[in-house]
Amino acid sequence: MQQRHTEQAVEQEHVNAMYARLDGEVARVRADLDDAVRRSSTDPGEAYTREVRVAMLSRRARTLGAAEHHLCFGRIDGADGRSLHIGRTGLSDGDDQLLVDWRADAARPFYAATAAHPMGLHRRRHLRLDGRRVSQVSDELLDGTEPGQDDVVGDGPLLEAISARRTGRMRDVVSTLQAEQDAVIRSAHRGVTVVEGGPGTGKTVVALHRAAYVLAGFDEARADGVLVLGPNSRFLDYIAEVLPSLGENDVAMSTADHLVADALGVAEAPAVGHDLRRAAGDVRLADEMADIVRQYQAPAGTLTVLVDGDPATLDERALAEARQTAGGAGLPHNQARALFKDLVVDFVADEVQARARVLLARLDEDMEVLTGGVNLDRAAGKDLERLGFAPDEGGAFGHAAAVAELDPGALRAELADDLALERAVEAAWPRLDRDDVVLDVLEAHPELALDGALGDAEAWTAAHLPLLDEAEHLVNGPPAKIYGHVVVDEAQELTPMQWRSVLRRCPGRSMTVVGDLAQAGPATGAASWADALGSDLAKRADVRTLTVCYRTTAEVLEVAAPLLAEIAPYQAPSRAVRHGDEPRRRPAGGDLAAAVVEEVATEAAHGDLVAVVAADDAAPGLAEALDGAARVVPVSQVRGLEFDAVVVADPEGIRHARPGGERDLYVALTRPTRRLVIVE
Ligand SMILES: Nc1ncnc2c1ncn2[C@@H]1O[C@H](COP(=O)(O)OP(=O)(O)OP(=O)(O)O)[C@@H](O)[C@H]1O
Repeated sequence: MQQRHTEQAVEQEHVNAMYARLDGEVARVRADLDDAVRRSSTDPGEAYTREVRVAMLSRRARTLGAAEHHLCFGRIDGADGRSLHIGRTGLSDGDDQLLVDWRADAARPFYAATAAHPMGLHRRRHLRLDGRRVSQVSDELLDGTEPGQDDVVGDGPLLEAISARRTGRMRDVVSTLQAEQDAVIRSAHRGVTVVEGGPGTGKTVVALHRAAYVLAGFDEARADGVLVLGPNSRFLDYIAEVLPSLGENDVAMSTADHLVADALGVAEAPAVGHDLRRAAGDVRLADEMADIVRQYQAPAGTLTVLVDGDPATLDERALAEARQTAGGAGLPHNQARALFKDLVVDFVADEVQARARVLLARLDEDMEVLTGGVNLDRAAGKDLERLGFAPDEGGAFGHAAAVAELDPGALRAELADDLALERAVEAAWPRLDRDDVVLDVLEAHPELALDGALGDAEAWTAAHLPLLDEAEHLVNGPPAKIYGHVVVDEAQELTPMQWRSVLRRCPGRSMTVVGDLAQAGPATGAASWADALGSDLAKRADVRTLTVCYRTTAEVLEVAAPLLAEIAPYQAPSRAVRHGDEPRRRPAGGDLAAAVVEEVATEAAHGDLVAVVAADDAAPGLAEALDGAARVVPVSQVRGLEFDAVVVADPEGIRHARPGGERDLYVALTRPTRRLVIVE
């Protein structure tokens, strides 16, 4: 005990020095920020520099603000006697490194060292702070040495963290990240990293800490920003505090639906059933849509423009050539149309000039006949030269000079504004609206239309968003807002068409994709990452598997194991690090609601965060019966969430409510951190 207190006092001194430095840093950054904000300039260069400086200082101020809470959480002591403190931000005092940012390379052994691979460490120490006070110190010795006088052997900060009561909001776990998680978080891989693993293995934890790591370490992520995608708003609420607590406030968070709806300005796209989602998520639609758009691009035939009453016609070959040039330039439809129109204008202008040449030659001949063989050009050569016309190679002015008077630039400009020409171009290569393209798709696929959706852009549903996005890309080009790194959580939930929307916004393909195919809902049914991401990307992806379950107890995992064997026989069950109460099963006895109310009352008496998980259509009735005594989560919304105690209402009902119901049930059973009750 005495030893513990001495160590605590030693650490308190270190921590005091860190906070003093932090306070100093906060004051300095604030002053610099005030100063930068005050310094306005009319010079655009200076104004830009100021803006960059303000953004940089604001970011630093936020990082420092977030670091206040639990500033330092660890220390590593090397076998060589040197030690480093690890925390939420780096702090130094002159040459003295008071604190190392958890993301720095030097901090890696804190997470990765094990007794088998101590990475040169003698000791790993965890510190717990209560405000600015060191309230606990616990040590692990890694080099096999016997605990010495200065060692306080740890009492398992990880176990403590994962056994703690849940609040309904996820917290960062930067102080207890485990080696297999840390390896993914700090991976230098710049392409797609896929992280798979069973329920509760920390995929979300890894995804969010990776976002923070990438922001600090990857230039492209800092420049273009990081986007985190989750399956629904409930989930985004649940994880909302993690990145800010790591000092990262600038990460965009969205769902795949909102991402597209916001980008396209589609106000409210109502949710729909999985059937429509799945049908509209079929990747073959992408090719069909490209074909639909191509059919609007100068189909075979000829194109005639009336110029001053005379037709100028692009014959089949000329039209095919224009179509190929415009369509082959890799431009979106509406931009390619502009190129197509330029080509038509060129063609017609050449035609007009050729006609003028013929006309003038004929005029010359007529004049020679009329003037008895006198060539007027030659006769008036001196005058013409004085007027600025140059003679041609033969010394004559002839029609070249006259045709030159038809200024080609002006002629083209005139043709470009010509209504008849515009009409002919519009008929051959009409300007397209993304809605038009989707309406064409729906015409070919009546199963994709909702009642009243056809012809009514107001009636687009969430399922149609990826189609609208695809159409927008085909007709107007790539999205304006892209990201340097995209993190996709519950990635098994995205349909192939949704993946296309996501990839479009991450042209650098720097992504962290986390999910569990065994938990896939009925809208996607992806059986492999190649199904989801496309085989090219999946082939190049760095796939990691997390194996340890930090959420549920071994007893709960055991209840879910037969379902896992049924759904994903190829997947090894995760290993739980904790034991707990045996899950309870009880019959509903004819009144499901009454039985659930009773079980919730029993569970709530433990002071736990309790949730009831039920089939979607049973949830509202149960919520009414419970009258606020516990939250009721429809099973389609429960992916990624967790609660201390979970009452699963009517597992058979969940199993049969929708296709793939056994996966829903598997998700429901793996939500509790402590206790599971099944009301059958
Ligand atoms: N290293 C860790 N230290 C402390 N807690 C952890 C750690 N790893 C995971 N946890 C906790 O375990 C729980 C499950 O983690 P998480 O939600 O990331 O799992 P998941 O794999 O995403 O689960 P699911 O597949 O169900 O979405 C969370 O409460 C998380 O905080």
